[in-house]
Amino acid sequence: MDMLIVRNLEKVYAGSIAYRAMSDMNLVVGKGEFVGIMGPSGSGKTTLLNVVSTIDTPTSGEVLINGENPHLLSKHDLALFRRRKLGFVFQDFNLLDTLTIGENILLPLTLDGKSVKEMDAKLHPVAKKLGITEILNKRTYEVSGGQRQRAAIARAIIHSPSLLLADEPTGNLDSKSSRDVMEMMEAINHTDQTTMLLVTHDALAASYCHRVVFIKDGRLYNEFYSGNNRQAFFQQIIDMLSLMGGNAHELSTLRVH
Ligand SMILES: Nc1ncnc2c1ncn2[C@@H]1O[C@H](COP(=O)(O)OP(=O)(O)OP(=O)(O)O)[C@@H](O)[C@H]1O
Repeated sequence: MDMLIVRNLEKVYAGSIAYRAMSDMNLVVGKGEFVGIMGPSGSGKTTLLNVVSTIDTPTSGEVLINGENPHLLSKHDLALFRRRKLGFVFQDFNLLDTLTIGENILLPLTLDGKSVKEMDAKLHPVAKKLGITEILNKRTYEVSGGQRQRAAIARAIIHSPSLLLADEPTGNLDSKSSRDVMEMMEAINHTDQTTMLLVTHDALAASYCHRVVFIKDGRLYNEFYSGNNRQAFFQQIIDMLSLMGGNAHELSTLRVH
């Protein structure tokens, strides 16, 4: 079954000079698939993620998530769709400092008016899965970056979303924490069959995906499927990135395996 279908997507940013950031984009992601999106800076990765996640609207083309086009929903229904069907993980964690880690994780359920009993029943298994049971009562500034990102992932999956969208989740982490976070995402994908879309510059992070799609100048450029050797997949990704060209900023984020 297809969880995400992107069909002939085009995005033109209006302005004094209109800019076509994405054209003729087609992508199908199966249920339970874990797909990475890579490409040079400015190639349109965030544009694609923002249109899929309904943060932005397409100029033309359509997005279907579990058979439904969220861009056709009313404002109210779209807010519910985002809250119930999508999970978001960002580079800078986006946790609220005034809440504890546990309260942050429960936020989607709190907003959805779930009972305390139901929330408690969900919090502990998800915290255990991410190895953060001990820090549930701490504040965000009392825990490490890796723990913050694991809390953000817990928050993104607590309502069992149809699609988990992650934008540079390892961008602010050291290599050990990045590895931990990616191993957890891989485990969640495997055990819960959560469909995941990951935008990243980090070849190590991308090597945890089943498939990596490369985009350039707002168009699909190539894609690779992972075999059963992550080291070889990592090398294949590095080779493709150097073939596509990048700047010093991107190369500095390539991690040594
Ligand atoms: N709101 C906007 N208005 C005008 N142009 C934009 C806007 N957002 C992005 N762009 C342009 O669209 C292109 C694609 O941007 P996008 O952020 O999708 O790239 P990216 O691949 O995510 O880049 P990076 O890896 O640097 O984050 C860039 O040339 C960018 O300058």
